[in-house]
Amino acid sequence: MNHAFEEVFDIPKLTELCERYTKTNGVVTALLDLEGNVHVKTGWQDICTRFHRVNEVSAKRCTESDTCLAGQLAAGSNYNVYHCKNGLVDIAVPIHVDGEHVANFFTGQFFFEAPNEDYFRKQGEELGFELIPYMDALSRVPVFKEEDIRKIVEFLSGLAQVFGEMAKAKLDLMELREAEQKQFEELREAKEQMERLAIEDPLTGLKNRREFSARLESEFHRAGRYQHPMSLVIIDVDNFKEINDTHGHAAGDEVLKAVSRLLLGSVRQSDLVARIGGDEFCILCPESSADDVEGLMERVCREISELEFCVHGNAFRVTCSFGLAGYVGLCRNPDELLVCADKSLYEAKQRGRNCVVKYLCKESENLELKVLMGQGRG
Ligand SMILES: Nc1nc2c(ncn2[C@@H]2O[C@H](COP(=O)(O)OP(=O)(O)OP(=O)(O)O)[C@@H](O)[C@H]2O)c(=O)[nH]1
Repeated sequence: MNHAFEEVFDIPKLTELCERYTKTNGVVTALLDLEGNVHVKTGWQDICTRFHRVNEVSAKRCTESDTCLAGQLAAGSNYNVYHCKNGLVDIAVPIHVDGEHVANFFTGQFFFEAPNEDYFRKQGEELGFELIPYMDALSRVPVFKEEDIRKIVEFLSGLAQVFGEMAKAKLDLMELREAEQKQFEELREAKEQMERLAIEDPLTGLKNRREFSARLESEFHRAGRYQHPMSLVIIDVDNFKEINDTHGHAAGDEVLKAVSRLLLGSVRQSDLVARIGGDEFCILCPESSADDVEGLMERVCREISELEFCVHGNAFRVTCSFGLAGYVGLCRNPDELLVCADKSLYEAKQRGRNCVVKYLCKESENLELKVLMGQGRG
């Protein structure tokens, strides 16, 4: 069994059932797993609980008897009648769950005929028991006729079968629930992945163009409504085609991931970094004017140029061009702001790449471009 014994067997319910059985005929019961742990125990005789199972020597014999009794069941017997090493009779029947022998159901602690008192007196002396209470406990041990025991065994075998079937039903239910839970988890994970894929770029883990457009739209309107500043940066890897062609597509991917990490690690949590095209990224900075972010972008531009890549022993570096546009309320819609940032980016490329160009939307007709970091050739 792959489950804990108590999970599969309803111990409180079985105990209640066995207690009722013991009350009707005085027959004791015990349910033991194959490691010898007692899970149900009803009506046990004092001679066992107060004497034999307490004294070290006789307790050892009890364990040996339990093991021997169980051992024969493990070998395939339907039941086993055993004269225990402390002089009483025990009976055990196996419990199978789905064909697997998992436990034993015991009764016993009785005699088939009146006990030999001299034998028990001598045993009591040897073990150091107080003789009067020991012999008194012996006198309470029931004596059953073999014919009665046969009926008891039949009943117990039936009961053991019912226990096994109950456990199997519980096991099936648990397995069904586990399968359901697993399916539920898989569905939840698939749904989360779908939701992630809908808004994330799978290569870099950055937000994708769709998510970026939605956020730009809402931030644009918020900035307009409250007259707050907002900036947009478009970043494009310089000569990326050449990187792919020279070092391979996988190396190109590594460049994109490294640039993504650097961008993400450089901005505020409230900013949005997205991959909006093959080698094109966007950063949306709410509550920040272009003046606020230009210094940061210059630093990022430099840090990207300082990254070192190595493919098959060939080291190389990359640079990016940055087009920055600050929204001060003159753009009429998010697309106009994007166009402004794009124009800055174009200018950055024109000026030889690896630089940041800021676009100021002073008047929509009166454009002002400022080259912030001109390492380029233009
Ligand atoms: N490795 C890799 N390459 C990509 C991916 N998506 C697009 N590309 C490549 O990115 C390259 C982009 O190159 P271009 O748009 O021509 O521009 P560029 O070479 O960067 O030149 P400039 O922008 O002018 O500096 C193309 O060769 C695309 O095939 C991707 O996910 N992984």
